[in-house]
Amino acid sequence: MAMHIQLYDTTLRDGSQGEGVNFSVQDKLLITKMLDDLGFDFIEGGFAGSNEKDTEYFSRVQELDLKHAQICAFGMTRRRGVGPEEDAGLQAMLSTGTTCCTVVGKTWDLHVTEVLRVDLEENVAMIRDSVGFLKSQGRRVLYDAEHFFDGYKANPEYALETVLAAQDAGAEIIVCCDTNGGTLPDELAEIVTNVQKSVSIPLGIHCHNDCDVAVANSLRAVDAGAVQVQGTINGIGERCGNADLVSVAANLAIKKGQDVLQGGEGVKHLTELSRYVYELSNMNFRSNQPFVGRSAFAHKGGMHVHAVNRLASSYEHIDPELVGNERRVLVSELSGRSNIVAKTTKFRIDHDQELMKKILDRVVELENEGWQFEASEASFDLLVKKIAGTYEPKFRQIHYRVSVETAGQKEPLTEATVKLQIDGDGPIRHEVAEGDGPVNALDNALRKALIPTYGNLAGMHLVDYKVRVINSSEGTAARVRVVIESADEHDVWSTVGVSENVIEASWLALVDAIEFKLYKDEGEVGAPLEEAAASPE
Ligand SMILES: CC(=O)SCCNC(=O)CCNC(=O)[C@H](O)C(C)(C)COP(=O)(O)OP(=O)(O)OC[C@H]1O[C@@H](n2cnc3c(N)ncnc32)[C@H](O)[C@@H]1OP(=O)(O)O
Ligand SMILES: CC(=O)C(=O)O
Repeated sequence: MAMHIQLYDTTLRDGSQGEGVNFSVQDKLLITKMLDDLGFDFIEGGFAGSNEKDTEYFSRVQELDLKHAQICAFGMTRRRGVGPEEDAGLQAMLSTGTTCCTVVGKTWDLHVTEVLRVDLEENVAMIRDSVGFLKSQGRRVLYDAEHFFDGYKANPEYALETVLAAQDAGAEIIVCCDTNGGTLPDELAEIVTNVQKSVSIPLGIHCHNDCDVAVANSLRAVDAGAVQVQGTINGIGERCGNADLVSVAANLAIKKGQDVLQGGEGVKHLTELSRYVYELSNMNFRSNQPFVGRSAFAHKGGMHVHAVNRLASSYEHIDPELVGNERRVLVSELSGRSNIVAKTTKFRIDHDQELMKKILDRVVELENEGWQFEASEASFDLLVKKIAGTYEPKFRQIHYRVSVETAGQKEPLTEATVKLQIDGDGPIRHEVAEGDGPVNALDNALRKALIPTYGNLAGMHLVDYKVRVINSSEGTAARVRVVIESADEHDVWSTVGVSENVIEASWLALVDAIEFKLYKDEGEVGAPLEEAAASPE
């Protein structure tokens, strides 16, 4: 029968010790809610008494109607020479009002004598007193044995003495922490197996990722008998981070058939959870993150796409939907016809070999000139329309001009003029607009000229602008590639432009962005071949 493995999330405490991570109270509450919805067993909300934000969190989290998770207040053993009743840290843990308290204590004799600078007996007393005191106040106590593996390697008798003190004082679990993240899987599994022989309460595991094996270590500890895994979403945390609970949960549920996150129900939402936490922690998504990254099931090589089209499992270790992710096929110079077929299934076009080859040849040719379609799918869609003959320009450029003037102003003044003809033979519009920079000015002028005809462009805006110098084929001058991300209330799309001139590259990407929006709103992206006017690229 599947064994229930408890997932203990410390994103809000250990995760927030990661460089650059700074959650607001509201962020913490939102993450708590989502973790609870997915079925996490424990959520460590913060370090009790450390700062006002954590104090406010512990007060406001009580207002949440949590269905599943226990909130834990984290803190350390009492200070040396102070009774537990007088210890500010233990009092702060009590005043959070949480049912569960997680106490961290020292295991490694080196830390006791050199960092805390107390004698070995006093440290054991600090552990016993702290756990016992919280227990006597009616709290469930989880004990985090800091530096457990380093301590055990240095002095196994003393390490065991410390955790047995916690056990005897009433802790419900001993969590073995690889605090410095320096232990490798075989050694870690062996130690967990040995320690179990001496401890009568369950063991948990808390790994850091300094050797890039925190997830592997957590899985090995479970194999060796640990019943709780502590970690953070996306592995955020101090130094190289903690075990990524996203991968831990997916591996335990899908690969090892263990019962996590409400019988695996929560596992289907791991991608959503991962991106939500990235968003709130203001960090960039890790595209190649296992299971949930945007590239985790992205196929680029032509031979792979050919195989995946026949049998998805030929190049996928699991069905991406099991973790709420999706399969993606990328188009690039490494594509074969299979990539193009897969990418154009949404188009109501004839997928004959000749057309597929024509599209592929053009992609390879353009990528050789510095274009890149794998991250600019809207430009690829327009390219397909052009080659399939279903494209009719929404406007025609007569000319554009951009000027930047500095004389007499604090900030340079940027102005763009565009002259366009709407549709094939529609009115001519000549407009001028200012902007924060050349691209913004061009965008403003384009909108001014186009919105009288295409009112829906008012609902579109630019989200991101990236430019990079590229190495195109030998012998040509340096080129720049501009990728523009645009959005409206429903979608986000990316377009690309390449030129020796950054303004022209931006113009090309802007024009694609606008045309894609217009085609999209008309439901025309991918119009059938037979309905299209023949207008070759
Ligand atoms: C492995 C981990 O992740 S443990 C968690 C680490 N996280 C944090 O430290 C974040 C939150 N920390 C804080 O807000 C502050 O450090 C506080 C409030 C806990 C303590 O602040 P301060 O009192 O100013 O002490 P400071 O941080 O400089 O030093 C830590 C003190 O705790 C003592 N200490 C460290 N670990 C323990 C322990 N397990 N039990 C008892 N005392 C401990 C140290 O000896 C030191 O006291 P000393 O200066 O008297 O020797
Ligand atoms: C408790 C903890 O965060 C650690 O030892 O790494």
